[in-house]
Amino acid sequence: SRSYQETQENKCSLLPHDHFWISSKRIVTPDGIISGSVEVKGGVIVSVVKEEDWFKKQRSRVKVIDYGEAVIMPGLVDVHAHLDDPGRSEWEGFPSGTKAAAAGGITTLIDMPLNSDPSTVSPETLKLKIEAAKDRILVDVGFWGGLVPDNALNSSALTSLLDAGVLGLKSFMCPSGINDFPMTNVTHIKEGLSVLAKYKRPLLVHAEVEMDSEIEDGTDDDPRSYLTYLKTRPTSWEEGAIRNLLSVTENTRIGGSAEGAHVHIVHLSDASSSLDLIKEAKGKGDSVTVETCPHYLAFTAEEIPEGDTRFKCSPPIRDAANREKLWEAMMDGDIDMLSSDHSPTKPELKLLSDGNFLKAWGGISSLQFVLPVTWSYGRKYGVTLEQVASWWSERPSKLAGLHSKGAIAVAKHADIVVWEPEVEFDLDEDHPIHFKHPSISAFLGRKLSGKVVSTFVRGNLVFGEGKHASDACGSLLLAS
Ligand SMILES: NC(=O)N[C@H]1NC(=O)NC1=O
Ligand SMILES: [Zn+2]
Ligand SMILES: [Zn+2]
Repeated sequence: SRSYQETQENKCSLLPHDHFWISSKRIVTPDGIISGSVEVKGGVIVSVVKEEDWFKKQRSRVKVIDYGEAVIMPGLVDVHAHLDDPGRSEWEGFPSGTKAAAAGGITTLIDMPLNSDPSTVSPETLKLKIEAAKDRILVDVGFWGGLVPDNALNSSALTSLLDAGVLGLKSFMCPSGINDFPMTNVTHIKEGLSVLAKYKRPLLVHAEVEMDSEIEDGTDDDPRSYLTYLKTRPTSWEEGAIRNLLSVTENTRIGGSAEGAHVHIVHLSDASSSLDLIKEAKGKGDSVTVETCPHYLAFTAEEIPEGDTRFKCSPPIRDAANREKLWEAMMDGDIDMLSSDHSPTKPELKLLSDGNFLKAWGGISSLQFVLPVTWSYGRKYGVTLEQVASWWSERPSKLAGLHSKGAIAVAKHADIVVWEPEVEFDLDEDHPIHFKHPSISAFLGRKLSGKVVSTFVRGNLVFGEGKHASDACGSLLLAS
């Protein structure tokens, strides 16, 4: 009966309340950091009140959780993660991936269309994604579809994929490493943009292009040396791809033939010429944004140990001077946002005992650590909490068209991370890691600052005090 149901535990949440307040001295809102309280009801933020305006009578009526000095911030929106499900769930999978996300303060994750099997390139393959994710996700999950040669020049194929609910498209300008996800050229991209314009959805691009004329293929060099790998993917690969890509983005300007479409360059590593080209295009009014990832902000080529393929990714991690320039670009606002590019595999394919950088799987495992990594490595540059919220929540939600997310503000989903920036921890064997293969993460062994206390997804406390909610009640985010 009704009263019985009301007293039943909500297994989607560690908290048995639908209506409650959370308080702290540091709430990151679009209008600055306030001391006060956030009221959550029915999964939505219904009020945000400064301490001085918060009357006692409100306080006594409902459940209040006082987080003290801990920071209340919008949950992170990771627009770039590979959960490899269905088909390669031994690499990651929706259950472990979203558990790691929740433990890391990520409340929304947009899954990449490749590394699962099959790739998400049609309504049928999107349906397989939806079935694999349903009832198995702890946080909200949306999907990018793939722009590949097969569908790029076939507008009804693209239209049906977009109609099926992908939040936008992703393409590669170089081989992706996945057979059923071939690369696109600028003609494909131009066609894709003209279709995306009607939907006002973005195209995300892996911008590297193979330049076989000048590079060494590394075969004469030691494959266990990181510098050998670095030489195989020089900055000219990024610069060349970005130059080609930006030759078709003028159509995205206001009044252009692809107005409404948007190009987002994923995981920028080269902070020199490639970034200059992006700044120039933005200056001309092209609808373009760019992300980089925590691993490019945390690591340098110089420090990567011989044979340590945990650090292999593409584009590669470059030298310390480049990392410095990436941070400057973050602080100046020239790089718009961050994403994880969590791209795990099964440990065998990292070839850790061989240490062959040329043959190992390229991809970094970081999903659970992106918030403390951003904070820990950014402190010396003076990163603020507001910047972290902008890079990880506000701008990524906007990119993905998720207008109910990305801020602690009235009417937004109650997607919230509560964390303690000052609390340090060692990412050692004793630290609980929830993604599937902790051993391949290059972040292991680091000391980090910034501990996630609680994560709320639409008002459900999905992670708190080291525990996860027992049921996986995240929502699928399909565009309509
Ligand atoms: N296929 C795939 O995930 N590739 C990713 N890995 C990586 O390091 N960069 C990528 O684009
Ligand atoms: Zn990529
Ligand atoms: Zn990726």
